[in-house]
Amino acid sequence: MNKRRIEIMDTTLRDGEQTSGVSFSVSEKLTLAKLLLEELKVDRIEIASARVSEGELKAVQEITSWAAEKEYLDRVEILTFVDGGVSLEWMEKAGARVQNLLTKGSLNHLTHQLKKTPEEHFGDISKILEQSQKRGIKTNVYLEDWSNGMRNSKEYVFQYLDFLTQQPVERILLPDTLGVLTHTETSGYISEIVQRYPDSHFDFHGHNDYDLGVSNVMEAVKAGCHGIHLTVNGMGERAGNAPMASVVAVINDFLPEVHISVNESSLYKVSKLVSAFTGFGIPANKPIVGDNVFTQTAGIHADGDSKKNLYFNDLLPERFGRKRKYALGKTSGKANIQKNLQELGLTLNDEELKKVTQRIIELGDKKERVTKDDLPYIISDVLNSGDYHQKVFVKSYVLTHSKGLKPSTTVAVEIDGELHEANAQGDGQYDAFMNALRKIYKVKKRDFPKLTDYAVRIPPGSNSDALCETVISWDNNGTEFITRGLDSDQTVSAIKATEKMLNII
Ligand SMILES: CC(C)C(=O)C(=O)O
Repeated sequence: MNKRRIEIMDTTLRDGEQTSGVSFSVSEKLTLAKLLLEELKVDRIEIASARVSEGELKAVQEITSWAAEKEYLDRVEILTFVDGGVSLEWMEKAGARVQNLLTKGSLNHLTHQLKKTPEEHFGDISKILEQSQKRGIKTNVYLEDWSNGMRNSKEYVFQYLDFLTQQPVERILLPDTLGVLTHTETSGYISEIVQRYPDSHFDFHGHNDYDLGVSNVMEAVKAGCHGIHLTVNGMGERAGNAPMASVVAVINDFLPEVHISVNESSLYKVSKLVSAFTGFGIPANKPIVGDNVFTQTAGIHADGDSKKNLYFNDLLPERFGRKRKYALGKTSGKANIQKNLQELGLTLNDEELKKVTQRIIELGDKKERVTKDDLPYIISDVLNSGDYHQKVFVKSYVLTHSKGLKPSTTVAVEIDGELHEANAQGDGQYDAFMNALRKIYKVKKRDFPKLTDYAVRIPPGSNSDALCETVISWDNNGTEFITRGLDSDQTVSAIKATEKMLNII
């Protein structure tokens, strides 16, 4: 089949940065620009608004000088304004070559915000387009509030499009600025426009205020638009933009006539990195990239998966560089436990499995979270069988914290029966503890995993307000795992989680 190609424009670095409380540093913007274009393989990126700040100028300069070397400059876009050419000067200073010019797509915005007539607005735009051409800057044009324009001032929108489609413009960008469209409206408006102007290129830019971002993008694509705007993790103003990962999966699975260049297997990695840079957490149930979305919790699902993959759908985790997991908790049952035991290479007889299941149910009732890596401890505790031999013990430690001096630690650790001691300083008590451990592992020439995430919480409703849970994510030469520690002291709970890690590697 000859597939229709749709351009993907990622605007995480511009509209995504308009998420309240989010700001990327220069080096974060450069890292993400490289990842988006070269690894995720989106077609274009919108990286900044003109005139925002000195920091923004620096970020754009770094990205454009890298993009120039790679011959990607035509794929790097800047939001500019109808401001008599000030944005254009900024763009030139920043080394950028493609502007996305923000103009008015509804009579309401034009009349009440710019207080201009359509003719005056078109006149201002013509002047900008003329200047852009002289400076060698390519132009795409946004029709801000276009969706409300189509609802309430269609005549204006078509008057504007009649003018714009005759101008030196590469693409016309149609935003549902306030995220108000339904999928039927999106479909109707886009098909009307692409039929009326068959020689022009139209992008759809969807927002998610009614949680319809993904379905509206899908309808826009079906109706014939040529490009779509997305952000990683659906970041953006208010409820955000249409999220990259979900839209890519929807297009690949439900629109076989469409081709996009995005590399599915990088979606999760990029999502994690954006979350780390922004501190904007990914909801655990967010499709494709959320922590829980490939985890089966109900025992009946794990049982069905073992029989004939009965609970699989086309969203196989491996497509996105992820793995299916089987949760352990009060609803998980024996089948889930068996799946986790298999992964750990452990076997239990029926009686043992029953006892371990019972303990996991009890822990679930107390709202305690149990992970695969907790299983050996639970087994050893419940069965007291000696099957599980703890090989590393944190025997003793001194943690100091004093005003004006760096925190320091002395640690004694027993590894395979041998006692090792080290001391170290750090930025905090736990950091000092980890530095001391690293010294021991270096002397022993043993691998020491990288800590990739550290989260502390008070387990809710556990009747243990004094308890603190630390959940640490580790990466051991590409193998990722999580350990937990529970204690009334936060540092001690982290040390307990770390001792578990030492027994897993
Ligand atoms: C700034 C504009 C282009 C925008 O993001 C929107 O209208 O949604």
